[in-house]
Amino acid sequence: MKGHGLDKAANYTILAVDDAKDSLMLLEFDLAESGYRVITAESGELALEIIKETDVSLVLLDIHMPGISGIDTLKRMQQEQAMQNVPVIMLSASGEEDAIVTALELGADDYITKPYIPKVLLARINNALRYMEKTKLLELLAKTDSLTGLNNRGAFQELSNACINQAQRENNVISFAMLDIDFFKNVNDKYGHDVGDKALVEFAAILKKTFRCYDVIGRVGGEEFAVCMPNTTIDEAYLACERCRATVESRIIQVDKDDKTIEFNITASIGITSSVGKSIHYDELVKNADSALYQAKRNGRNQTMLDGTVEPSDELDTADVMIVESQNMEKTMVETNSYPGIDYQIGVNNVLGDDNLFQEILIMFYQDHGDDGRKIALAISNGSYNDLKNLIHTLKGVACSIGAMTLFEHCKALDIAINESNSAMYEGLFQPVDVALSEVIAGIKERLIN
Ligand SMILES: Nc1nc2c(ncn2[C@@H]2O[C@H](COP(=O)(O)OP(=O)(O)OP(=O)(O)O)[C@@H](O)[C@H]2O)c(=O)[nH]1
Repeated sequence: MKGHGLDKAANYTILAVDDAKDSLMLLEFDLAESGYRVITAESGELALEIIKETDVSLVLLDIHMPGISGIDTLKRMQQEQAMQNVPVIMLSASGEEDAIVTALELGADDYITKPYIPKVLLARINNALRYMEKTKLLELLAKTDSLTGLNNRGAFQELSNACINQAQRENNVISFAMLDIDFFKNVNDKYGHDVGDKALVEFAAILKKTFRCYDVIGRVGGEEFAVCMPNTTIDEAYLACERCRATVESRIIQVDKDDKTIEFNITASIGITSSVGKSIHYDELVKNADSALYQAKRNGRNQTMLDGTVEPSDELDTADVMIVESQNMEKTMVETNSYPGIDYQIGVNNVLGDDNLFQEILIMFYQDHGDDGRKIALAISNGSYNDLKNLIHTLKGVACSIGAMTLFEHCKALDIAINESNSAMYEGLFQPVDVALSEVIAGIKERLIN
């Protein structure tokens, strides 16, 4: 088996299905002699039970059997989650050409005519297993962030969605955290991108150690990570995140470069949200955790903040817990101080409730960013990647700090596309940014400038 990309034969379990006992014994003998673990079944019905209970690596399936035929067994196997990626090789007596074609069209991987030649049978089994290993590896690579080994953005969303659905079905609590390394650009600028990469790897390792094995961890952006924590209350999530943050802060990262050892440390800001027993979507959890994260950044970084829509229990030392004021809190101030596209409460909370200061900031926003729509459009049409990146990144940060959350979300989507160099998306993602920005600018103009 060596040199063929396959593990030891003993690591593979082959299920041989044939109603003829003598054929089955012969198969069992030939396969076991080559080192495979073998399970036999004398009917399709039995085979279908076995695959539900046992990890099978490959199935050898006779076409012509009384009871459920090989073809029907194949169809039913393909509906089983456990059979995804498990190759099925049909065993057929000569003269069953139509059945062979049907089986291949239905997704069987290969067929072998009986009486078979043992050497050929083994070669085809090895081929099918090798192909399966490659497929599994490719699937893993497609879901993994190559730098850190964590789930990439797509896989993280997929796994989180499964947790969210289960939490809803079982009426369980689920918590969700967004984590972002502080001033990471400085690390790259000061020590180089390769050193920055090492810091990302170290950060990912801390995440893997801090959170439980059934928490879902992902790298969802350049220096942005997320953790989905099933069956975890907001208190527990807060404590886990704080543990993680403290570990990050105290870890001295050492990197050997150009004959010397560079030593530095990083910090991270974290936003957490939670949901229990209600219908909630992945996007909503991300949005809530993200706005808590941006508040943590605004508040000075290197801290964990809770989203204002959740409440910690009395047992948690709330003196130490920073909570973003609820976005759902009393709206009286919003009514008297409403600015289109701006959640006044969020914005004013960012300046500790100082209305006058907040209005001054809105005027500055109007002056500094009123023309951003035109500048961004120009940067897109000119392909000025750096200008575009800077404009959107800054606008995203400022939008969050003044409570322009819709504008913030649209900027974030475009920011992600820019970081992924997904230029085909720029135009489409810019449109909602432009609309949201125009609304905010027009509102400020109407209330404070005219
Ligand atoms: N080394 C390295 N850097 C990356 C990677 N992905 C993104 N970055 C860098 O991460 C930095 C993110 O910087 P910003 O988004 O400006 O944020 P920041 O400097 O962390 O500041 P705050 O988030 O506001 O605290 C940029 O310099 C990116 O180039 C990566 O895979 N490797």
